[in-house]
Amino acid sequence: MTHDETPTPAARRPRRKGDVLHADLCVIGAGSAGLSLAAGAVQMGASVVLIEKHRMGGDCLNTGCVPSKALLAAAHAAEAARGAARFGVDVPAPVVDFARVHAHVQGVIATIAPHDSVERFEGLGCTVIRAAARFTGPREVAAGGQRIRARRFVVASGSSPALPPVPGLAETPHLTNETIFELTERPEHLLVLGGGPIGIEMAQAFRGLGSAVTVIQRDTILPRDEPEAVAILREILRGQGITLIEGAQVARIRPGVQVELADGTVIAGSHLLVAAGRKPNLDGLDLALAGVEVTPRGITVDRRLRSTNRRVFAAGDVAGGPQFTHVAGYHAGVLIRNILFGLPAKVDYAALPWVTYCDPELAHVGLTEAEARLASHPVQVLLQPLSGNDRAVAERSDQGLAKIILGGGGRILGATILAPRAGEMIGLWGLAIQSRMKIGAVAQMMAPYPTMSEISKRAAGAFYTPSLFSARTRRIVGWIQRLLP
Ligand SMILES: Cc1cc2nc3c(=O)[nH]c(=O)nc-3n(C[C@H](O)[C@H](O)[C@H](O)COP(=O)(O)OP(=O)(O)OC[C@H]3O[C@@H](n4cnc5c(N)ncnc54)[C@H](O)[C@@H]3O)c2cc1C
Ligand SMILES: NC(=O)c1ccc[n+]([C@@H]2O[C@H](COP(=O)([O-])OP(=O)(O)OC[C@H]3O[C@@H](n4cnc5c(N)ncnc54)[C@H](O)[C@@H]3O)[C@@H](O)[C@H]2O)c1
Repeated sequence: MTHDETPTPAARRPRRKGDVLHADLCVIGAGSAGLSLAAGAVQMGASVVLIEKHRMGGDCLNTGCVPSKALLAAAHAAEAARGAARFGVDVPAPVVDFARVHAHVQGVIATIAPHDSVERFEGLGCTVIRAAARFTGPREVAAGGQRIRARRFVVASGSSPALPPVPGLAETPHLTNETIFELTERPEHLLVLGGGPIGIEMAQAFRGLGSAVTVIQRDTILPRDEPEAVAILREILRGQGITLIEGAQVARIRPGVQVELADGTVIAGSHLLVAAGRKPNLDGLDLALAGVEVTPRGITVDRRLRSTNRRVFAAGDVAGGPQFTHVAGYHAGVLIRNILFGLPAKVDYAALPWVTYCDPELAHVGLTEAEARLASHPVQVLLQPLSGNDRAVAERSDQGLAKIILGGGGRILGATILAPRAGEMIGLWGLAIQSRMKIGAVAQMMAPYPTMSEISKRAAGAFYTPSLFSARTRRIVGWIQRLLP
């Protein structure tokens, strides 16, 4: 993740009094949330101590967003070569050199790493401590032999892969997002336990790179997304040769990487990836000593991200809400207003976007249809298939859709787009929701032709189709035409 930067000629540094370091702000964890907050706070004049026990950059840089998107890029390149014949272009079957793919992924991490480095944050004016932090009381943290007292503390300690309570799993060698990007040899047959965003992205990545892949999912894949979009994506994934087992009850994991289902079916593979959800990183922080309450989801916070100790806040995955890097960055902004300026800023997820970066991408913002109905909104749904989009047809990538959720009076509540690079198109709908726009604004927008983003305008236009092409409109146009000279 990159962080905005202005030169800081005279940053206020934490001061040492005796054996205690005093600062305005102490941030625990140098991942997406902690780094965004520390960079912003120090450049706005706060003295900041930043504590990281493992790798600067946290999950996103080292074991999450960055390596997963780099791996997907390699897989998409191989898939593009395989699919070139549909344009009349014959290329030999791609040969995947997995060791070089691994080097590419690590190279991408290394390119971005300086942005998140100790040197950069010390240069900005933070005091960076490389050690595990723990609370020793309501107003003090200890790390690496240092005692730190700060006006405010922010816990941004992230999350880790959760191991579901499946017999035999803990004893069987398995991969998680913390180890899968270290593979230098391609798995022959990857079994993926969990069909959420990690499971589906990794399934497509490894399938594209030539592995056999089986996804074993408890309910339906990507259960948080719109079912119409998931239905199309499901067929695309199957068409690429990925085996999807949904509604699976895993009974046990047997040695030799075998997954046994409750109905007795045994699925054998060469490697097992566990992508079955996350648990908050709370161990060792001694939060109880600070009077900070937690649940299995994370630190208990109010909408200002304040914990049960008014001086201690939480940000990012550990705050128990949505777990995305852009949410971590958003939390940093909310905390800057609360902590630096004393403003009562609150989180609002009404325009929260997320994207699953398979090909085609599945992008969503705001409410799903089910969520809108649950919230008792008067719901209207607009559906537009990608097959009606000229650019998608020209590129032979026309499997997808736009689904728009409207409330009363055409107010935009949510949007889903399944299309190549849909993640680049969803921002329009996020802005519309945030600005409380009505559907007419998008319908009237001029969209360049031929772009896939025209699907948004077409979907919005569908709102007016029934009244625009009605018998009433035809009658009115008839009268006007008779009256006109
Ligand atoms: C495979 C994968 C792919 C993902 N892809 C995307 C994506 O495409 N887009 C997206 O938006 N999100 C994605 N995510 C989610 C995203 O990575 C997380 O939401 C984000 O990294 C959370 O940031 P964070 O700062 O809360 O935690 P982290 O990045 O995990 O950082 C927490 C840091 O705190 C440190 N720490 C923990 N305890 C202590 C302690 N006691 N003392 C000192 N330091 C401590 C940890 O070492 C760590 O460095 C992905 C996640 C995974 C696993
Ligand atoms: N593109 C992105 O933005 C992106 C990509 C990857 C991860 N992430 C973030 O990381 C988080 C974690 O991702 P995830 O995919 O691990 O978690 P998840 O909770 O979203 O999905 C895990 C899935 O595993 C299933 N599962 C759990 N136990 C199981 C079992 N015993 N057998 C079969 N299935 C089981 C669950 O039903 C669930 O649907 C996401 O929620 C997301 O916030 C984001």
